[in-house]
Amino acid sequence: MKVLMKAPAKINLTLDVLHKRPDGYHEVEMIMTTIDLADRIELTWLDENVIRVTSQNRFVPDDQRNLAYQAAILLKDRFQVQHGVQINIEKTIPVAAGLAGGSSDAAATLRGLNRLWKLGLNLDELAVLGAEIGSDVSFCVYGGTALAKGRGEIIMPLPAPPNCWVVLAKPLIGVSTADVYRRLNVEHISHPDTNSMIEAIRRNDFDGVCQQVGNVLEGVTLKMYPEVAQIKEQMYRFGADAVLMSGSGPTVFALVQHDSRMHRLYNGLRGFCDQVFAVRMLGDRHTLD
Ligand SMILES: C[C@@](CO)(OP(=O)(O)O)[C@H](O)COP(=O)(O)OP(=O)(O)OC[C@H]1O[C@@H](n2ccc(N)nc2=O)[C@H](O)[C@@H]1O
Ligand SMILES: Nc1ncnc2c1ncn2[C@@H]1O[C@H](COP(=O)(O)OP(=O)(O)O)[C@@H](O)[C@H]1O
Repeated sequence: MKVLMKAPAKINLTLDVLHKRPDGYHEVEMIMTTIDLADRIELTWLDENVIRVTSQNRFVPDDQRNLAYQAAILLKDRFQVQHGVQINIEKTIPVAAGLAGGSSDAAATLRGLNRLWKLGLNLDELAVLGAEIGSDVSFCVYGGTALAKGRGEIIMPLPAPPNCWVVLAKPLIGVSTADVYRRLNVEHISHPDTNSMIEAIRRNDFDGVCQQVGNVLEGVTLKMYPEVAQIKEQMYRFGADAVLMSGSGPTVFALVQHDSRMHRLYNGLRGFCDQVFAVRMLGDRHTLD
């Protein structure tokens, strides 16, 4: 028996940090949306009581460090599942890029094993379990567009953002999320206006969305990797309507409405950037699976 799942990447349209918490995490407010750039997860039933992970991508761990493995072992232990699974990850989302690839693989594994192992859990229950794996996993369980609070695990659904292209460019570096949060000075933050972004999304106002994008982690990563700032400049030069780093980076995305501009950006960036994609947002949460 096999289950095939799509594990889409996310971008952060806003990312605000309110304060550092006693548990070491940061209290965040962020608006996230899934995009049509996805890994494929194939889950194959094994009678043997074992979890196996395979992937052709050399940056993806094939043991208990893999977030998809962690999702499987969590369900197996919690619900005393006596059989196993082979998890194959066909990786498209760049690794350690600020696009939540690993978190989305874990979320797709939770949703897929719920079916394969017939556990009968609903999405809310899977999202609560997901938070035990990582801060972004709960959002990825639902997909779509949402405001995330707490350390990222409190999810409030939002409607689809205005239709546009998302052009993504990732330089040839990987960024440690923990490192970026550690270097953030919470006393000196210029906060994005999360409520205005929510209003713009609700009005389906593309210009409003473009005006309100903001990410407080951007300054930290830009200081560590000046090439990220160069990509931002190039994107503006090629006619982007808005440009922002996603998550802790280093991926930068541009929002653009017109097809011709999208082609200009895509072709222009491919010349000097490791990985470039032009995709659509997936919209609201009803688009998953
Ligand atoms: C920055 C964001 C924005 O969406 O995404 P990415 O850049 O990773 O995609 C997230 O907050 C990342 O979420 P995720 O990657 O799941 O984080 P976790 O595995 O839970 O935590 C990794 C480390 O980041 C720090 N961390 C994470 C979340 C948070 N709210 N505060 C933190 O300080 C902690 O040091 C933690 O040990
Ligand atoms: N399924 C997975 N896919 C990618 N990376 C994974 C996965 N499982 C664990 N990892 C580890 O998680 C780290 C962060 O990866 P990823 O989720 O791609 O980035 P980000 O947190 O920036 O969105 C990587 O360094 C990688 O070693």
